[in-house]
Amino acid sequence: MMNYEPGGAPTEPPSHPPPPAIEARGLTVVRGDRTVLRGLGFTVRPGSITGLLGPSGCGKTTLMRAVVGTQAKATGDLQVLGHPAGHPALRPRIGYVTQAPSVYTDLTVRQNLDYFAAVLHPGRAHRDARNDAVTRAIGDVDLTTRADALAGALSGGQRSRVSLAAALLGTPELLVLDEPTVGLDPVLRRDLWDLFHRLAADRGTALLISSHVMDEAERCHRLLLMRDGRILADDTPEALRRRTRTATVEEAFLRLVDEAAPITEEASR
Ligand SMILES: Nc1ncnc2c1ncn2[C@@H]1O[C@H](COP(=O)(O)OP(=O)(O)OP(=O)(O)O)[C@@H](O)[C@H]1O
Repeated sequence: MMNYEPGGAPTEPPSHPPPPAIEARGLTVVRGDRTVLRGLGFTVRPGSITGLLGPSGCGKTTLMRAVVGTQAKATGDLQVLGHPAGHPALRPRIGYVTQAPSVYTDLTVRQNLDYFAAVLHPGRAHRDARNDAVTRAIGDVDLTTRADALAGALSGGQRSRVSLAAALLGTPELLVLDEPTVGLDPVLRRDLWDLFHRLAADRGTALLISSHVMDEAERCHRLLLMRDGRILADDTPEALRRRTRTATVEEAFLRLVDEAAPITEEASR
């Protein structure tokens, strides 16, 4: 079958369309004596922003850890950029930013990023490319004027942005961000969401972003609403609001929670 551009010449579909950024089928994770993720199935497309929302403890971080390959006791099928999650080939292709910023407080912003860039692309031959990547990443997160400040002298929100810049260094195809906007003021939150949209649109990056902030959900292309280790809904914000006849994603989420059968402590083991 051929694709037709409106008013243009027919174009052949690419012979090898890119695989989904993430494809989960029956993903189950046990932590301690608890089943924390319960047979999840979902797909994340390249160039899209997927919001992962749900109450504290519902399994968002566990799901992200499974995607980046750091979660033990994950069963089912979890493919990432065409490889099983955790495959060594995925390391340079995924950026992961945890809730706790991982930066060296006794180095400047630029020194931190120089260090991470050297780990990613060691050797003198890559020095110019490394410098360019560091300068670009610092600009991406709007820290150019603080590039020579010690990371220990930055605010919490600025330190989180250094972590994000480190994740952007390798131009990852998949960015997994655990609550990246916590502690940021509204202007910075808006600027970061603009950056996320630019990364998706211009670089084709897939982003999986967890958040507690429901108004951020409206900025995502798709939403995974989670509760008690299950996916309550996997849809666009607009479709969710329409389906639940609500005005906001927050109301849609509360309606879906009310409709869902409660999971007893006994059944959760
Ligand atoms: N190291 C651990 N050992 C056993 N259980 C754990 C461990 N870490 C987390 N859990 C449990 O796994 C469940 C999911 O935790 P997870 O951190 O994935 O939730 P979350 O949705 O990311 O929460 P938050 O929004 O508060 O970060 C919780 O019930 C938690 O108690």
